[in-house]
Amino acid sequence: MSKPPTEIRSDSPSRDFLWGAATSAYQIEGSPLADGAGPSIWHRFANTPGRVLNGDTGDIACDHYRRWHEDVALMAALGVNAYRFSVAWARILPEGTGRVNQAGLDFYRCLVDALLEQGIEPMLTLYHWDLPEALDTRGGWASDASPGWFADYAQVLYRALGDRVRLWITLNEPWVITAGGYLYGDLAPGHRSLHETPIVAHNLLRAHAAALASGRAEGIERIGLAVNLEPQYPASPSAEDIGATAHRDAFINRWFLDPVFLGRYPAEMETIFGSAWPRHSPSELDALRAPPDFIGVNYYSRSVVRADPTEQPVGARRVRQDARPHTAMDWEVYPQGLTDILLWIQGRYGNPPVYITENGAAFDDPPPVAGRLHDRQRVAYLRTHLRAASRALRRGVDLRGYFAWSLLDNFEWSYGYAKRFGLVHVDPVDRQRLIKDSGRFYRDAIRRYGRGP
Ligand SMILES: CO[C@H](O)c1c[n+]2c([nH]1)[C@H](O)[C@@H](O)[C@H](O)[C@H]2CO
Repeated sequence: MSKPPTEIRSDSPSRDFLWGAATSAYQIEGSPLADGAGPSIWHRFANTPGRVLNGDTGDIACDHYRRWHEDVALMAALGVNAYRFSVAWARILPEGTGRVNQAGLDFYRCLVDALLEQGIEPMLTLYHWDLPEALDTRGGWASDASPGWFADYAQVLYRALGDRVRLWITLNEPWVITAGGYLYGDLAPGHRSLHETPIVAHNLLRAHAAALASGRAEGIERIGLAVNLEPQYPASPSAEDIGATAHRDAFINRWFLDPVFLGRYPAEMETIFGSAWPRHSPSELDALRAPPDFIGVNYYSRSVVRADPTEQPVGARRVRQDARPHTAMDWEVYPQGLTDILLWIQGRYGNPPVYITENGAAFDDPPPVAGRLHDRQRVAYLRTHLRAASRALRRGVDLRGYFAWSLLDNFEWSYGYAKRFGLVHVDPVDRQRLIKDSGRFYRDAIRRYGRGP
């Protein structure tokens, strides 16, 4: 068995460092229309021919909706003390607003109670990309009404689970929601509109602020925002590459964090979007200032950036680092980027509390043999990234926890089931679970370094 991460600081910041695993509703639950649930945009998108590799859908996924008690037992076996999951909005409000589906609330309440019985802290993500289809029909995130829809939905959950759930996240990766769903079109709802994109981003920021205010009114004290962060490094010291790197850094890393923490958009956004960038009044910008109680950092890789006018709208492209290892997603394995991005947050936003809410890798795992699955590359990825997190901790980053992505091999959006990130293997036929070597490594790391990596 591989060695766990490096030695732990003697003065780890807190006994309640969270060692978790993360998932999302549409990727693992299956049964998307069970017990009164309404369809989501991902139910429609995945069942639209040509949208998802191999025609895969989340109709069954990991069958977690029916096997959730088994998965809680798996988490206990792994020794995690936290679990990040998302709620399917359309299970709670089948039409997106109005009528509450009690069976949907009951499902998540049973899950949360089972987690708490095992001493596992639930971290609930309100929105992980699966907007109710009924709201997309009314304009979706491009609608000016969308922040109100989201705040009302959040309030239903705060009131139903606020006495049990202490850690909340409003949105998972507003950048991916915006760029994937409205600019590049590879994610639901599959739009490709330069003009719609900044409007959606602005509404997501308004929605985050509205859900934060709604949570405060309900006495919820720890509400975060999860963002995908990808440190950008210039391919050369040329002015063109340095400028292109700054633009890509604004586009990916600062577009959403600057408004919530600083009450302003990065200056580069107007250059990137040109005439498609809306005019925002000072009061509209100030209304976006809604600093979360913690930042959820989803880190996977970095980018080395070269100027490229043909790559619009940013005018920059990622340069593949052929000499370095890459995952099955063709993402460079670069642990130092995690340290760098955590230190960047510390310096730019005043050292806010941070959880690494996603970190992991897809590899073409070998098949299980004799009840074992030797995913050596994933073990190495976890070990080097836990060390990278430890380096940030030792430099004073207020890191409160680490959530591996993902608990289970699951539905990887437009890649379907072709890309596997799990600590636990899920058989594609009978969905039997098998803890991989990476799950065993993670369990050993938690046992040995429970107070922090
Ligand atoms: C560019 O990577 C993003 O940060 C990112 C990677 N991932 C994510 N966001 C999503 O939050 C998950 O639902 C994905 O399953 C996961 C793996 O692809």
